[in-house]
Amino acid sequence: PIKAVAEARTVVGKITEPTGRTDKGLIDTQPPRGTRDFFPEDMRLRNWLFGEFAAVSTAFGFEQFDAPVLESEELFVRKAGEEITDQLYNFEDKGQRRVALRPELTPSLARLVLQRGRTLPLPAKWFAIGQCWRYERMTRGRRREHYQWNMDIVGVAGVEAEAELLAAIVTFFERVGLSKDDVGVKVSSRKVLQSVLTQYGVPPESFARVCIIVDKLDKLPRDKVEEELRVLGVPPATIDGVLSALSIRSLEELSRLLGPDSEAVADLTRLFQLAEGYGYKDWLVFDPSVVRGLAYYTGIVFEGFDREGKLRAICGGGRYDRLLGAFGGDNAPMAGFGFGDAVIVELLKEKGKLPAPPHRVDDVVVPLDTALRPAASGIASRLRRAGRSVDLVLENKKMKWAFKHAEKLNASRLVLVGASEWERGKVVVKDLAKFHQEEVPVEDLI
Ligand SMILES: CC(=O)Nc1cnc2ccccc2c1
Repeated sequence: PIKAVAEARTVVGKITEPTGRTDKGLIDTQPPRGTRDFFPEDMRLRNWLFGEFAAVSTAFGFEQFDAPVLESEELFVRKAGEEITDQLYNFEDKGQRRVALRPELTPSLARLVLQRGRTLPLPAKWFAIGQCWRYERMTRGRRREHYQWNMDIVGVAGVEAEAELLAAIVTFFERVGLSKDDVGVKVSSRKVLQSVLTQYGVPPESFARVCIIVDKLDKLPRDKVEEELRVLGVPPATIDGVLSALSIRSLEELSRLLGPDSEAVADLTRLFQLAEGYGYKDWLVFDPSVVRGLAYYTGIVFEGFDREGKLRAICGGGRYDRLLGAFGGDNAPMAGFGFGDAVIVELLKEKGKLPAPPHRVDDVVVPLDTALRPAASGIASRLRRAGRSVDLVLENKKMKWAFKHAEKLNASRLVLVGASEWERGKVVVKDLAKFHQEEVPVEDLI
């Protein structure tokens, strides 16, 4: 209701003045279009989610990195018609520099790897959790920012890297209470499309653009996709060949289409074999229609999905062995994934598995009269030094109020600093879980 009132107020007090204030002089209290505020209750959920991300990355021995949200625009300028670069949140700064709010984390990772060059011990296993931006005409009312968890492995050419990344994704799903009946991961390789396009004589230069268009198959009607491919110069016969390859649903069938010595078949066969070893093979679905919408993928690609098919991709990733070269550096094999903070929350909500972490403290400390406030502050410091979270009541309150306050804070204990006990070097400790109290000598208090 509070939020509704706040929103109502901004609606009622429509921002009419050029000063951006309502007619009552109140500033617009809503966040900028397409962005979110995180009130404490939202922040507790976000901290829980990011804590799960970080716990998985740590369990896999990855190191955390970060980079500025603001990057040079050139990091993201690619000519493959991707949505993510079409919607770049870019601008010219006051130094006439072309800059952009990062739409993804991978190019920044590549920049840091290039910055370290040969001094970077390989393989490098890095993770990040960072805010990413896009600029959409508000016609679509979609969000303009989200937080993304990324895990990347630099320096491993074999699909062992992708198998490890998929294991991390499955580990996350299990940790948050999702099973292979709730979600799965579609897996394919861009080498499938590459082989088919080569068979039909499509030049390699068009490859990335074809992938970006084919990726739209689950968002656009088929004739629109065919139209975009035709515009790109892909003849109808080729389109039919591509689309029939994407409808394959088994590696046996794929092997028949691409031949026994196809790299795509070898990679995928090996990947499923490794998945068996990890024990998550049943979470995987081979699906050659998965190409992902980022131009730089070169091999295995994958995306997490909800088995009910109600939501957009939960996460996505793959191999991208040529990104460092695209930035003018020496190539190194790279593979990674991005995992956004929006779809997973929608899914957990739907499954009734979204936690609602409560605000709580260990102790509430109350001086029972103002003369004892310095003593109470000392008690609070002592408890805090011992690692307890303490809410020190800062105004002069009666016992009854303190009790209710401690209950609201889900406190474990209420520590009362009263004159008679204090004279004997003691405080009263009420255990709020077990409904008993005792007088405790200050030196024994933790
Ligand atoms: C569901 C959702 O919030 N998606 C979202 C929101 N903001 C973004 C910003 C940049 C790139 C991708 C983005 C994706």
